[in-house]
Amino acid sequence: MADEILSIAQMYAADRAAMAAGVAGTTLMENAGRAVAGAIQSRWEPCPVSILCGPGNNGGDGFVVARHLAEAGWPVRLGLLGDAAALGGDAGWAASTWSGPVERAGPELLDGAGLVVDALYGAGLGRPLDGASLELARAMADRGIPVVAVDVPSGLNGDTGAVMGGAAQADLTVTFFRKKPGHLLLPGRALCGTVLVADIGIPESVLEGLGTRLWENTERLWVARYPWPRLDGHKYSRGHALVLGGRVMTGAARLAARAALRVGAGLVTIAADPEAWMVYSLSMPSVIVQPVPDGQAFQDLLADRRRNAVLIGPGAGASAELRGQVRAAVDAGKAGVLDADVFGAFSEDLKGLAAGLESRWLLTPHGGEFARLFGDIPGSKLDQARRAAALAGTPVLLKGADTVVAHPDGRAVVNSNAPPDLATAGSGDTLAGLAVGLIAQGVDAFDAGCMAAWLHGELGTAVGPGLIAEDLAEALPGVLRRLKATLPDQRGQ
Ligand SMILES: NC(=O)C1=CN([C@@H]2O[C@H](COP(=O)(O)OP(=O)(O)OC[C@H]3O[C@@H](n4cnc5c(N)ncnc54)[C@H](O)[C@@H]3O)[C@@H](O)[C@H]2O)[C@@H](O)CC1
Ligand SMILES: [K+]
Repeated sequence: MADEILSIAQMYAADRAAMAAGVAGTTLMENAGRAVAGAIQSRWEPCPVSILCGPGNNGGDGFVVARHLAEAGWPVRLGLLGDAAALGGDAGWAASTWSGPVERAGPELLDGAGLVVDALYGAGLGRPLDGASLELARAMADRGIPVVAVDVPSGLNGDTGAVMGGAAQADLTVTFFRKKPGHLLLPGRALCGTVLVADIGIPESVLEGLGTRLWENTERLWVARYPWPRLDGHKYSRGHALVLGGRVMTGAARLAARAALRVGAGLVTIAADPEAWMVYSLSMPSVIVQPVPDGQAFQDLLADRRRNAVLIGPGAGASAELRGQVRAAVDAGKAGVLDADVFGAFSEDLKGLAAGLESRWLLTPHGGEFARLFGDIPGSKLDQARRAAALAGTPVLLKGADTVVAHPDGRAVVNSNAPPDLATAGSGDTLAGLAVGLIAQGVDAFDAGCMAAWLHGELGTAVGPGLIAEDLAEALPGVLRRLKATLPDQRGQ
C-alpha cells in the first residue's frame, strides 16, 4: 500500500535506511532527478526551462533534472543559490555531472522561460525563506510561468503544510517514496498542484522500521471492513441508529437520518421534539419518528438495546438539556457521533464531555467548534486532531477541505478527495449521518470517520457543481456500487 504519509523525520530515516541497505545516496538523487525530468517530458512540449537550485540536496536534484532535460534537447538554464564550490555530498556529485553553465539564481534567470523547476529547498526546510530565496519564490509566483516543484514548492513546511516566508504556486510537484503531510494539509495541498510520488529505489522494506501512523484516506485502508449487506442478514442485523431531532432546525436531523439509512443502517429512529414531530413524520416515510417530551422519554428510547448507535448535535440547539441527553447516551453504553451543537453545549468543558467516550464515539467538529471545545491547541491541523483525540479519549474528525481523522492511539488519516462544492449548508449533517449509519452496522468510530469522510468526498464529486445537501445521500447508490466493484468476488455476501 502506498498510502502511508511520512513525517520529515521519517523521510530522512527512510533515506538513511535505504543507504544502510546498500542503495547509494547518489543513486537516490539520480533516480529523483530523472523522475522529475521524466514527469516534465511527459507533460510539456520541449521549451526553454529555467532550473533554480538551492544549496542542499534539493538543489542537487535540480542539477540532475538539468542534465536529463538538456540531454533530451531542451534549452536549459541553471541558476544556483550560493557557491558551487560549497556544494557537498550528493549535491556536489550531482553538480559535477552538469557540464552546462551555472548562473547566479536571480529573478532574471526566469526571462524567456517557458517552464521553471523549483529545486531551492525540500520538505525539510528548517527556517523561513528570506533574502534571495524569498525574492526567487516571489519572482516565480509573479511571472505566471508554469512551475514544477521538486519534493515541495520551496518554502512549504513538509510536516505542517504551512508556508514559511513565501512559496510559489506549483503546477506539478514530484515527491519521492511517499507523500508528506504538507502535500495534503492546506495551504500546502493547494500550492503543490498535481502531486506525483516517484519511486527512487528506496526499498519498501524500510517502511517497517519507521512506525508509520499516518495515511492518506483512500478506500484501500478500510474497504475490507466495509459493512456490505449479507445474504443472511435482516434489518435488525444492520443496526438501528437513533438521531436526536431538534425543534427548529429540523432539516439537520432529517439529512442525517436519510444518510444513515442510505449508507445501510437497518432502521433509523428520530427522537423528535414534540412540537416538530409532525414535520419529521410527514417528510420521512422510511424513518421511525418518536416524540420525546422529556429526559425520561429519551432514556426510554436508549433503553432499547437494539438502538445501538446515536447521533446527537445536528440542529439540536446548544442547551443544558442537550448536555443531559449526551450524558444519558454515553452512560447508556451506546456508540455514535457527537456533532454541531454538542460542542457549544460543552464549550470549554472537555472533561464533562469526554467521560466514558472510550473510543466508541466519533467527534466531528469544524474548526470553530473544535476551538470551542478544545481551546487553542498548537501545531498543524494534524497535531491538533491527534492531541484532541488523546484528550477526549475517542476519535476526532476535524472537518475541512483537508479533513483529518485521528484516533487516541496515534493513528490518523488525512482526507484528500473533498471538492469545494461540499461547502454548503447541511453537508456536515450528512457526514454525521453517514458515520452514525456505519457505526450502527458495527463499524468502529475511527473507521466510520474514515469511511464517512471518503464517501462524503466521492458524493461531492459525483454530484458536482450546483450540489445541495439533499443531493448527497441520493448519490450514495452510485458511489457504493463503484466502491463495491473494487472488491474481489462478492458472491454469497
Ligand atoms: N539522499 C537523500 O537524502 C535524498 C534527498 N533528496 C533531495 O534532498 C532534499 C533534502 O535535502 P536537504 O536535507 O539537503 O534539504 P534542502 O535541499 O532543502 O537544503 C537544506 C540546506 O539549505 C539550508 N537552508 C535551509 N533553510 C534555509 C533558508 N530558509 N535560507 C537559506 N538556507 C536554508 C540548510 O542550512 C541546508 O544547508 C529533498 O527535498 C530531496 O529533494 C533526493 O535527492 C532523494 C535522496
Ligand atoms: K523545492
